[in-house]
Amino acid sequence: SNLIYRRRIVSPPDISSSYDYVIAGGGLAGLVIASRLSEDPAVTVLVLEAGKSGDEVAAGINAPAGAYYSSIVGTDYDWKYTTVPQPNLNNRTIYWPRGKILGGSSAMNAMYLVRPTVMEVDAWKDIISSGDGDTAAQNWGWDKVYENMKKSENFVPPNQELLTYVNIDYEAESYGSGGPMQVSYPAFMIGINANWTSALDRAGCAPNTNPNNGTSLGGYIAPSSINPTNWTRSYSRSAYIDSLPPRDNLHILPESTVVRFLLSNQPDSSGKQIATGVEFASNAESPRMTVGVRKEVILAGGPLGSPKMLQLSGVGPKDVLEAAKVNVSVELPGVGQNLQDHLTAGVTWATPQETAGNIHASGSEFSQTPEFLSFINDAVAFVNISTLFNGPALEFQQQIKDARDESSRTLVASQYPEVVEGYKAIYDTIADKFLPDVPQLELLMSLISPSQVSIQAAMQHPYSVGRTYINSSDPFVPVVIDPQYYSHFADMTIMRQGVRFVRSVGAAYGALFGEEIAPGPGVQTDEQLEQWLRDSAANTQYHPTGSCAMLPKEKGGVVDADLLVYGLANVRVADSSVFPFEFAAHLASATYAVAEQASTLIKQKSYNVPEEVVTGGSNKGSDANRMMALPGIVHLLAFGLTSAMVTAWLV
Ligand SMILES: Cc1cc2nc3c(=O)[nH]c(=O)nc-3n(C[C@H](O)[C@H](O)[C@H](O)COP(=O)(O)OP(=O)(O)OC[C@H]3O[C@@H](n4cnc5c(N)ncnc54)[C@H](O)[C@@H]3O)c2cc1C
Repeated sequence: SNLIYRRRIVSPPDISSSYDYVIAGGGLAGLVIASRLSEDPAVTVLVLEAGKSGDEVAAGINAPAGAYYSSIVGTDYDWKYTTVPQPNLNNRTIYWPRGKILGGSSAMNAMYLVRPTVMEVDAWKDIISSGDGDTAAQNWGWDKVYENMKKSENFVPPNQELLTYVNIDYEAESYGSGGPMQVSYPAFMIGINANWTSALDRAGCAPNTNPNNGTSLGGYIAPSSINPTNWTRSYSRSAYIDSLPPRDNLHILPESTVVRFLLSNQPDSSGKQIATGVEFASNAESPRMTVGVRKEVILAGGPLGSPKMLQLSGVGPKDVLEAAKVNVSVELPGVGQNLQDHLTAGVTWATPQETAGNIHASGSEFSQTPEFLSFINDAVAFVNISTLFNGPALEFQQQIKDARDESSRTLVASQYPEVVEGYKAIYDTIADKFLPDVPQLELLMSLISPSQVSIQAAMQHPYSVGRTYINSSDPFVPVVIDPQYYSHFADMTIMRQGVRFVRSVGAAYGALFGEEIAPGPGVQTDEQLEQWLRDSAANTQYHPTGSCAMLPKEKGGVVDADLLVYGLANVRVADSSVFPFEFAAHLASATYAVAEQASTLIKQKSYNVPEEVVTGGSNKGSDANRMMALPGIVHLLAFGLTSAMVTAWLV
């Protein structure tokens, strides 16, 4: 049987008038933090999530093929964002799916579980560190981030059958054990996967036999966030919330969009503003409600949601706030700036081999089994610059360095001096440290279409940086997203070389691959490849970050090394928006680490809002302080799964 037995506890109809912690956004990071903070029964935690709970589609999300054949991309559980037209993509707008559901984008992602490298994470520590004695910065160096990534995991090695079919290299010590998120491999792979590392090797990219330990260079079969006891997606909700018995001190409220946090009239003794409550609403028409905050507000709305909530609260770049008619409470130019993303494009071949797409399309009995449906495109490779350029590319590196000052003047959309300084600091990091030594490109093979195989080339360290901002004070108006793709020449050059390398991997596959379908043999010169990328091929790899960057304030930072927003006493951002720069990795693993570390920091030391200023906490009698009693329409849910979830699945 593949039944999941779910025990749902419905809590009292009204939420409390105030909580110790209010978490804005119940996505990947938000639910991790909710779970960790509520381990202490003495603290109260409220999660406000804009999306629906997802119970209605839990079967789809949890279906083994949730990554592809029953994805929630494009459904009501997707924010369905689009960028503004991108001039360097022939004015195309790019679709940005994001999870609008408990679990956030971890409920819709492709489940690859890959880590950044030691050098990248240590550079993160270095860019926020004020010097040797800066202990807060140490939490963002490799050792600590690695520890936190592992803390979130329970690794289960691939089964023997799979191992003999496909060559999978791994070292179990490079993963965590006993953590909430299940990390493993699907039950089923395709023969073409078995030739992946050898084809790459022939093309000049050696296998990586111990991936995810801080050295991602090379080809390998990546693990996934999959639960091998039942072949379901392991995401922040199933891992961190459903696995718990219900907790009285944890309230999770779906269909509740955070509008803004409320600030006290008086700053505290250190001159910082204090968040005293959070305003939210079910939808654009419904009344606004407020809830008091006794300790802290934790923003976990992701790289679009968190800067939006800050800006709507009056914390952000002055020009943006004024244009949107939001009163400026704290001028913080970096909020929403520094937006970076990975761009990707795929070469497609016909193949005489059976792909997962053929099996799925056949409708056969096997195609319906959890084992088949657990198939995930796990073949990846991380490639460095010398593989892409047949040498160290010193000339290319020099061109990039020479373009730094001009790029900082012409490519940074918002010319606040701090934001420009941050751009330069990141630019130097990726041009000097990352270009020679850190992978520049990710390859991903896809086998989900019938009789076709495609390999993506995804650029990992963009010099093109954009921004996201509100253009209305209405929280239900979508944010503006402008990643400024390909505004810097280096991004295009790296992708163009990446496509060429992908072709050499295709050639190394030999007869297993048939003729090239896209872009097709007619597209060969630099100009032809670039036009193809611009006009149709380049697309997001779904890894936006940087919009609430952890950087020094004078470099356009939004949060400090404790994840506290500059100028605010008790508001943190803890999600994938805080990475100062992109990693050569998908972002989920590192985001779990941010959320785990945030939880530790908050448990160690958090702010106490003076009783008299908590919204609704004291009876001052004013309307602003009156807590709205919530009508019965709101679901207040705590989730729990019995151990039957595990035992009901027999594989
Ligand atoms: C299609 C897709 C495929 C991906 N594939 C992979 C992959 O294979 N491997 C990998 O590692 N990473 C992948 N990623 C990236 C990864 O899933 C995200 O980086 C990660 O989920 C980010 O976590 P987060 O907590 O920052 O944001 P999210 O998980 O997106 O959570 C943010 C939450 O906040 C909520 N929210 C936003 N605004 C508000 C508001 N005002 N009020 C209340 N709630 C709000 C949202 O609804 C959402 O639930 C993928 C992403 C996408 C979209």
